[in-house]
Amino acid sequence: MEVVKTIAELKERVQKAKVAGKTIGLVPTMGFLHEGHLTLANTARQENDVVMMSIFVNPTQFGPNEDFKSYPRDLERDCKLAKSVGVDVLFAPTVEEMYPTDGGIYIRAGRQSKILCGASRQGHFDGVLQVVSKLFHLFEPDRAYFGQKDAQQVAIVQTMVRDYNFPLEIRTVPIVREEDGLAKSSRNVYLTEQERKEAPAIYESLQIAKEEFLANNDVSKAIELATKHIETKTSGKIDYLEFLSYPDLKPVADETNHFLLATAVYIGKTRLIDNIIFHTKG
Ligand SMILES: Nc1ncnc2c1ncn2[C@@H]1O[C@H](COP(=O)(O)OP(=O)(O)OP(=O)(O)O)[C@@H](O)[C@H]1O
Ligand SMILES: CC(C)(CO)[C@@H](O)C(=O)[O-]
Ligand code: BAL
Repeated sequence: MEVVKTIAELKERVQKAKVAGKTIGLVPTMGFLHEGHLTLANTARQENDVVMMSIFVNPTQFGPNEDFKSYPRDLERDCKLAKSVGVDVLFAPTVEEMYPTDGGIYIRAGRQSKILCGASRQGHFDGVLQVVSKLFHLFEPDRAYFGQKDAQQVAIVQTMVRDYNFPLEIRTVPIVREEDGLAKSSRNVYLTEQERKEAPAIYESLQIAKEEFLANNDVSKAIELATKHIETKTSGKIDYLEFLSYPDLKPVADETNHFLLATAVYIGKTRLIDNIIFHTKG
């Protein structure tokens, strides 16, 4: 595996792959790799000739009071893990390499970015689209891999790719969980022992809501039961807990048959997200 830190070095690797007629699978990450990321890389490995991963904690998607500075980082460990799953090229740029100037030109995410995580993380998805579009230009991938854990991110990136004709395919991978159901996340390291014990209640609450909804088709009741579960089982604070249509992220209507049930919960100071996506009739 080659580790490159500059755009010039990366472009060389990309050109080499293109000239050889090889397909490129891109796995964008913020590092501190876990099994979720490795599943993305494994899937990319199966579907492409060359697998490239980016590790970049992107400052433009963090709000002023968020955890950009404290976000966990361990490039040495990440390199070993990425190598172990067959990543060919790892791109780990500095902030200055990615954003040498503030050109004053930004991408603005649309309607899908105003709700769920976008409501409490103002400007977050603008920053995500800024870096993702840049990564797409740099890597020229045939396929790019995203986790369904960030379901809203997937929906918004898919909209950008479609509306702005990026010549690549977005591939998604289901949520990888701990044995007790907690979705794997780099931010799980922030949890205290007690908070870690409480955190599986997040996924349990989503399952309760899904079952209630499938049994009685009653969104309010489903949300009520899930909320109660989180409130009794954790000391956490719910940021949102919502049913929407997926991937368009609109309120559930009679004709909706593809659902996103998504939540963000503060367990102590740590904001964790999780979701379930499911189909009904049709
Ligand atoms: N548990 C998981 N299962 C599947 N994909 C995941 C999982 N966790 C993260 N991903 C995906 O990995 C990619 C990189 O995510 P990121 O580096 O932000 O990791 P993370 O663990 O989600 O971190 P965070 O603590 O910011 O939530 C994203 O496409 C994300 O959806
Ligand atoms: C896609 C991404 C790597 C962009 O910084 C990030 O939002 C993430 O890790 O999901
Ligand atoms: N996986 C989403 C990246 C973030 O929380 O900023």
